[in-house]
Amino acid sequence: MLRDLIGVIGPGQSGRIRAHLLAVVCHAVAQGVVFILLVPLLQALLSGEPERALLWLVPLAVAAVVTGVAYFVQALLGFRTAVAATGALYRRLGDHLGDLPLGWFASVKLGSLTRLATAGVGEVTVVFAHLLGPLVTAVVTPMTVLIGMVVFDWRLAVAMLATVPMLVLAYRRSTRTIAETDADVDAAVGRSNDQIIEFAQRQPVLRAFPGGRERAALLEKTIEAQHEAGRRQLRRNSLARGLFGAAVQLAVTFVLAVGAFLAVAGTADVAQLIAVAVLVVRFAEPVMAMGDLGGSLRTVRARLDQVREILDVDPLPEPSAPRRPQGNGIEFSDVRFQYEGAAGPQLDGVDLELPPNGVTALVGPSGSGKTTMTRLVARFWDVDSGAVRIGGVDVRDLSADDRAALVAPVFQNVYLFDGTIEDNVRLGKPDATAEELAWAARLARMDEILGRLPDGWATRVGEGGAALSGGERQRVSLARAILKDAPVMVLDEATAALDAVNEAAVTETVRALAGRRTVLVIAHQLATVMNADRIVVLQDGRVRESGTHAELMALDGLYFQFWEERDRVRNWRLRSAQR
Ligand SMILES: Nc1ncnc2c1ncn2[C@@H]1O[C@H](COP(=O)(O)OP(=O)(O)OP(=O)(O)O)[C@@H](O)[C@H]1O
Repeated sequence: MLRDLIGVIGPGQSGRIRAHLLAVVCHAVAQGVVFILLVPLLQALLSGEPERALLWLVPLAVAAVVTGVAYFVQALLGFRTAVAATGALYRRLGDHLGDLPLGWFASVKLGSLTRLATAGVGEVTVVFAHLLGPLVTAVVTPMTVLIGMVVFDWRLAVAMLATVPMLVLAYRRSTRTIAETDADVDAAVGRSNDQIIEFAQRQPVLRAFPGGRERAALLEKTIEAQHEAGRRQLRRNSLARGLFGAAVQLAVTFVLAVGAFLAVAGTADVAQLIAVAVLVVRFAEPVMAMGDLGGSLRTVRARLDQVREILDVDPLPEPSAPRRPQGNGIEFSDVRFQYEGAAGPQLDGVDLELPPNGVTALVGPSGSGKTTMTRLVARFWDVDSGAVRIGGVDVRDLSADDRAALVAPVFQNVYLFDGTIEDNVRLGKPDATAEELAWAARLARMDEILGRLPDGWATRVGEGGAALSGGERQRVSLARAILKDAPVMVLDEATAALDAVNEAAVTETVRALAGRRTVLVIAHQLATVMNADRIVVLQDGRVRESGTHAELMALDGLYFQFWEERDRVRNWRLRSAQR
């Protein structure tokens, strides 16, 4: 387990951990020696030989001082190791999460990840502060006592040894029960966390629909199930610890009975027997502690496995010799891609070439793979076959920094960080000047928002941008992307929440920006689509048509139908409004 711990925390801490382990073992052996030295001391006292007792007092005092010093050193090293290991594990987990494919985060349960990345790390590294010392003591001290016992009375040592299998069995049984119930509680807490987060975040939906009550009842049920798991844990763990305690008492009774038998039979000295009885009781103390520790240790093991599960997720492989992009054209070359667990491919041989600069609009029915295409440009996932290239270079051959610098995305679900509007826009370019900020704000039609809000740039947006309207959030995220000034812009329904006037203005902005940027835009607004330099029609994960608006209309195909349908709906809306 220690090897696994070092494996998870990283080799940087292995020296510190080994030093701690050495101090712990020294303390446990020294404590065992103190217990052993009690035997000749008590024996001398009980036999009325105070001078001999005094003689034994000296080594006993030395051993006691060594035990005390070793205890202090191991405790100090334990806390230091725990603090260093916690920091190292947080860093390792953080770095790893930063390298994972963006798509991985879509499938992970937020509550469970939060619990693991916060409390979970502490539950692993607590080993050094509170568990390793008592655990090693619980094994090494009784072993030292056992070896010492051979010197005083080998028959009692054999009796002690005979109890070991029973103790091991009882220990295994009890820790298995504790681990099972702890795992149940852990799973129940994870489920509650996930549902509480969902319940808090989705209140508007839950309150608006009758099914919301069912979700609330489900949450209540989950919390009740967590309480029940907690109650079961209390009952079963107490029973398991009781069972192990009884086994230890049985072992002590057995050894004392053997000693009493030997004394009655006249083959053991009574004074020695009393001294040995004290030793046996002390032998039992650390063993008893093992019952409690075993359960905690299994919990650590479970948490360790969960941390390792995350660390085992492969980050997207980074190229050993990254290549620099030559320009900002985008190319999809026979791209096939399927989400994990999906029944069929979402992109099924997409071939598409977008020359540098200009606006390309992706259109197609819902679920045809438009968003998936934009995400592959940002390398959320790697393609199953084929390649996505920017500036002639496969996105897999670009360094992470180059890739990040190349693409400015605005995705459907805009997320703003809890901070001010300025903090959020500055993410696009942290060292932007006031003029650059004002430029981006003007192009994203954000200046109107800033003029309206009393705190302007310093307005706090709330968690996820909850204090702003959908259209305001979209314009802040657009300004962020514009400020980044990247050669490729990917806009996935980035103007869907804007009113007609702002939408038209932003469409104009996008057109202007496309003079020296390649813009890939998914939009349902006719004006945006119509004015694009080229339009690509996607259906069932394949490119069906591509060309300008005029060319595609002349084709009388899918795009024509799409247009007709839109026109019909628009006219219908206009007529409804006139009535
Ligand atoms: N993370 C995911 N895991 C599994 N399947 C997914 C995932 N994301 C999308 N899909 C599926 O992939 C298909 C393509 O989705 P995509 O979002 O690319 O479509 P779209 O054309 O952008 O649709 P829309 O216009 O409705 O946004 C859909 O059938 C969708 O259900």
